[in-house]
Amino acid sequence: MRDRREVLRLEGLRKSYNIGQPNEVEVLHGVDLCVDSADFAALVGPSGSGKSTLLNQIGLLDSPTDGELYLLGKPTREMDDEARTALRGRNIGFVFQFHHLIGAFTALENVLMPVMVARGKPDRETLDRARGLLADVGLEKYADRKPDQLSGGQQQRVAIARALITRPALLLADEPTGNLDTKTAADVFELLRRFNAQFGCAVLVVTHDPRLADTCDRTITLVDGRIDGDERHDAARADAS
Ligand SMILES: Nc1ncnc2c1ncn2[C@@H]1O[C@H](COP(=O)(O)OP(=O)(O)OP(=O)(O)O)[C@@H](O)[C@H]1O
Repeated sequence: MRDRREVLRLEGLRKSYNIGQPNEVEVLHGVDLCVDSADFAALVGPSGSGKSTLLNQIGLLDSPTDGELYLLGKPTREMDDEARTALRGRNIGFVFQFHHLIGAFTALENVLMPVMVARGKPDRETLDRARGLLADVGLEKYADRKPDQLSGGQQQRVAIARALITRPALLLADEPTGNLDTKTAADVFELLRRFNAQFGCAVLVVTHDPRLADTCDRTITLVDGRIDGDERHDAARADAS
């Protein structure tokens, strides 16, 4: 079995939104969760159950009202924006339903974006890594194409390569296949799985598609802002490896 190290731990995580004084609505009601580096997990639940809110917390895009979130063992709740942004940039990759590629940039430049934002001009090693990732997602011949010269599935593969350029410990994907046909969606999931195994990068993916959720090793179910189920179904695969 592969090594497992803790990537993420949530303890009693709560999130409320202020919807105009004095109304405060609590969306996450004390979530406890551990994710480790070998996890390839689906986050499922009915519409409005808090999946995106939870993903925003985990992605350090927003801060909790109460509780604690540890990323790679570091408590994050008291961090200021600068520290939070730096920790996020180094350790978390994002893939969204709509890929948010930059239209004026080529596929290769899009993949390089997170590094350029953090450190400016990429060095040779980073360039090689970006080309390698494009090859990994089957797009080595498309490095110089702009997003509008690529299909939806190809654009999403560029977005996955972009999310991995910083070698994140955690890859978060919010409905990454919501916009794709069944076959392309399955291919995207297969890619996520491959990177999970290849880089030891924990993957947490929100999906409404039960068939895709079934292909994950773990299914975390959120109902009304609480974890309602957390099942591992990777025993067969782990025994086989
Ligand atoms: N900024 C906000 N202010 C107030 N309420 C919010 C805010 N963001 C989300 N909510 C509420 O929090 C609840 C959970 O929303 P969230 O988007 O996290 O659910 P979800 O499970 O991702 O839903 P879906 O599957 O439909 O995308 C909803 O009732 C929503 O109205």
